[in-house]
Amino acid sequence: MLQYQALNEYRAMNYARKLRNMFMSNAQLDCSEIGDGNLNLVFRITDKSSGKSIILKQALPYARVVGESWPLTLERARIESQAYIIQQSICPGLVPIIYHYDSAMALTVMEDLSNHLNMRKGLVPRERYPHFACHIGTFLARTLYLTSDFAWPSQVKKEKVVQFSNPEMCKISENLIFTDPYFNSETNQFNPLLADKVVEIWENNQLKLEVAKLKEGSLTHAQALIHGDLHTGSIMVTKEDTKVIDPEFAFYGPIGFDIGAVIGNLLLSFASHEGHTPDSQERIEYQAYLLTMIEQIWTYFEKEFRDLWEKESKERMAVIPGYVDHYLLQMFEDTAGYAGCKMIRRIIGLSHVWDMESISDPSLRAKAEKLALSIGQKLVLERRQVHRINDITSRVRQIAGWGED
Ligand SMILES: Nc1ncnc2c1ncn2[C@@H]1O[C@H](COP(=O)(O)OP(=O)(O)O)[C@@H](O)[C@H]1O
Ligand SMILES: CSC[C@H]1O[C@H](OP(=O)(O)O)[C@H](O)[C@@H]1O
Repeated sequence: MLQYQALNEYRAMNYARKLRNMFMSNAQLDCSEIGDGNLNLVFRITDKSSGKSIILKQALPYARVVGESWPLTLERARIESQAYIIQQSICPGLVPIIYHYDSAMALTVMEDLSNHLNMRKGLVPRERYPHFACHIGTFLARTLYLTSDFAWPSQVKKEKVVQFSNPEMCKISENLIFTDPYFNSETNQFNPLLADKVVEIWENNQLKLEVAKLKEGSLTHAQALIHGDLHTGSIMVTKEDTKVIDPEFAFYGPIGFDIGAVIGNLLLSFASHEGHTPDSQERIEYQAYLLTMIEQIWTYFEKEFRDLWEKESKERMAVIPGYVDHYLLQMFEDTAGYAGCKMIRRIIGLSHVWDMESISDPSLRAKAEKLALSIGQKLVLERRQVHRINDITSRVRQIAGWGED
């Protein structure tokens, strides 16, 4: 078996040439490294003669963005490829096709989605995605329901919990989402114009208590095989199509963690437009569009989840009247809480988002970031008072000064 070796463009091309059933022997291959994430290498290999292309994603034994001083398990490549395969079987068409996984090289070969755009990049110039709410609502409901105790026999589900035990990657999230932003931690990076707001958060024991409870949920509540990092940078889109990528943080965790990631990141986009286009009708229209999208996502999710519960449940107790409503309500509270945590971490902690970073004027950026912090805190603190998706969006409108309560 081949020993692990980090690829460069030349080696990636040679690797691709040797893959069975991928390229013809006379292929004219070209390769470029296109990764823009924090952790891994992503190579695009194209055959100039046929136009065929593939993606090779390889884990490095350290975090790409920091370097060798932050060693990181190669196991994440196994988790990613196995999570992709389950998602593919549950949601065909909503993830890239996986062609090959090489455990020694910590490498996955997959469908090239270069005709798609990373969604986070599309949200900055106010692009609209008419099918996104339906696609992601479906993805969430199907991946989360169909890997839960309701769909798999409990012994099978418990084996999956072991298969997707992902301690090193979970530890990153535990630190970066739920811990470091709430202390004066070395990893934090924030706009100096936010210093007063950040200190207020560090001193807010009520907020920190609620974040501690949400952290405990992510440590212990093994409801479903969650994506684990479902931000808008983990979604590739066209006007017609949606593909979810990058499930290397997958583990058995709370369902609301994934739904909260999607909603929290759309709300980060909402807040960012306060800084991109401070005084314009287009800005308000786009922000309103994002709130409608969030409402539609939950609506699609809930409908599909209830359908699956009714038609696919293997758990006998699922038929007990009131159980599905109870389950969805608890999941909804979690969703609000995790959305809030994900917003706060991207403003105070390590690893910021392009939505905000692309605002070049620091004071305009601070305005947008403060709005994100306010929304995030409200979602964490008031998650038990929100029962319907409009309870979230109306709070956002009110914080943004749109005159609702
Ligand atoms: N299947 C794919 N097709 C085309 N581009 C991809 C594909 N997978 C990843 N990419 C590109 O590489 C970038 C980083 O990929 P990602 O899986 O998020 O890496 P990381 O794990 O380092 O965050 C994505 O933002 C996207 O631009
Ligand atoms: C140094 S890890 C920080 C951050 O990076 C991951 O994101 P991505 O893989 O999409 O680049 C994840 O969100 C981690 O929390």
